[in-house]
Amino acid sequence: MASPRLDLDGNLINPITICMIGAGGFIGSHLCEKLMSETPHKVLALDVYNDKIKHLLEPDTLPWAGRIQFHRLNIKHDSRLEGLIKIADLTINLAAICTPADYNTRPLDTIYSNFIDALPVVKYCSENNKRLIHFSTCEVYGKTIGSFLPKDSALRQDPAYYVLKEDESPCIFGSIEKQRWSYACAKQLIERLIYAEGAENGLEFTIVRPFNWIGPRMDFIPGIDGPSEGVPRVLACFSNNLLRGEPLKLVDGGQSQRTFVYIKDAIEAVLLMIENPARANGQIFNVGNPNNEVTVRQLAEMMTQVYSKVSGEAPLEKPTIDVSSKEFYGEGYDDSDKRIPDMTIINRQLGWNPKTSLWDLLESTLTYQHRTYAEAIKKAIAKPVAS
Ligand SMILES: NC(=O)c1ccc[n+]([C@@H]2O[C@H](COP(=O)([O-])OP(=O)(O)OC[C@H]3O[C@@H](n4cnc5c(N)ncnc54)[C@H](O)[C@@H]3O)[C@@H](O)[C@H]2O)c1
Ligand SMILES: O=C(O)[C@H]1O[C@H](OP(=O)(O)OP(=O)(O)OC[C@H]2O[C@@H](n3ccc(=O)[nH]c3=O)[C@H](O)[C@@H]2O)[C@H](O)[C@@H](O)[C@@H]1O
Repeated sequence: MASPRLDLDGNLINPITICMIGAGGFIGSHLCEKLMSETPHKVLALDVYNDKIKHLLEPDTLPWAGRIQFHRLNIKHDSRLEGLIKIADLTINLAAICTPADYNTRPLDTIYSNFIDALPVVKYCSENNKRLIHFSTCEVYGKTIGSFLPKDSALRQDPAYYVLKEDESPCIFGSIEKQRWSYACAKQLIERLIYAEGAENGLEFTIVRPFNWIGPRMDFIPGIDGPSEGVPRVLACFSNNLLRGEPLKLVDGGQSQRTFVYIKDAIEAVLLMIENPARANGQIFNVGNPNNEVTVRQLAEMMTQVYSKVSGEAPLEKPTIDVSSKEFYGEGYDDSDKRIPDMTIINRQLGWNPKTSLWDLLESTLTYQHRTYAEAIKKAIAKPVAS
């Protein structure tokens, strides 16, 4: 018999039912996998799509058969939502438009998706005394204070000017015509609303701020399992370029900095939040890997090297090209300059730390990309264009 699951304080963990909204996406698919393979919890998986969790749903013979149930629904307009929240112990909301190419080109959809559509979820949780884990973003911090200092200022090297702290850092966005910030602003307002529901009505909540979680099943490869003209997040953009043997496009020179965390490390943190409510309720958590910082240019260089290793193909002589943000994303794009998560709160409350280096996470992710897409891309390239 498997040994009983204990929480961080040594208490027995009872099986619960989780209503997971957006379960069919990148993070949802990994969270469902983890919950099915390592815990006794039940999942009501809500999404418009289920392609990324099909492997968990189809065969009745799987050991977790009966513990995961898919409900195809759009939370914008589906009266089943409240009933599903009511029968669950915990709701996790992952549903969102969260690709930067949409923020300045579809700002209304972005604001509706990240704020308006999340409102009923918060309301139903609050009214029915249900716990909520809501997915926000590190983008709520916006730009660093340091980015406003003169380029040669020594203060730019001082962590006080760039490390992002949940309970101290301000949220610094660009002007309104920089529609890039429509996403961050909508996420910030829903965070404030959830926080206020906690303060005024006693809602038990946890807010997660992911810092560039990456890994297999992230987004789509344009023209293969997503629209040809679609622009996914950087991991899928660069994977697509590598698979097609094209140079990687560096937006505005690729000078922005990011910290990338492996999805499997990050999911460990979410599981700790699920199973340790007393330590997670009322908290906002940065979840990222401060040790994996690179500029986007360095990311492109590393991905080129790793891809060459896993595919056995020699890298291009000129592996990157520069492109302006206006050309790549259109009018209204702007960027976060640097994103280093402060880890004090998640360390103190949950004792969580990321483990996987950037090289290792890229190696396993690009091995997956190559195995999943290389043949399909070859076929697509070989197909004569219809005249
Ligand atoms: N991946 C990251 O590193 C990252 C970083 C910061 C924030 N986040 C946040 O985490 C959450 C999940 O991100 P992801 O990377 O898994 O994105 P994703 O796009 O892969 O997943 C989102 C899922 O939500 C579903 N969805 C959207 N609107 C819906 C609706 N109206 N009704 C039902 N389902 C709907 C989509 O179909 C999709 O499957 C989002 O809230 C995102 O803003 C992710
Ligand atoms: O992942 C996160 O933590 C958050 O940040 C992401 O935003 P961002 O990191 O800007 O999005 P990416 O598409 O991953 O781009 C990263 C950087 O690469 C650049 N980029 C992207 C694609 C490309 O082909 N070339 C390129 O240089 C972008 O301009 C940006 O500077 C998205 O907003 C969300 O998924 C999420 O909330």
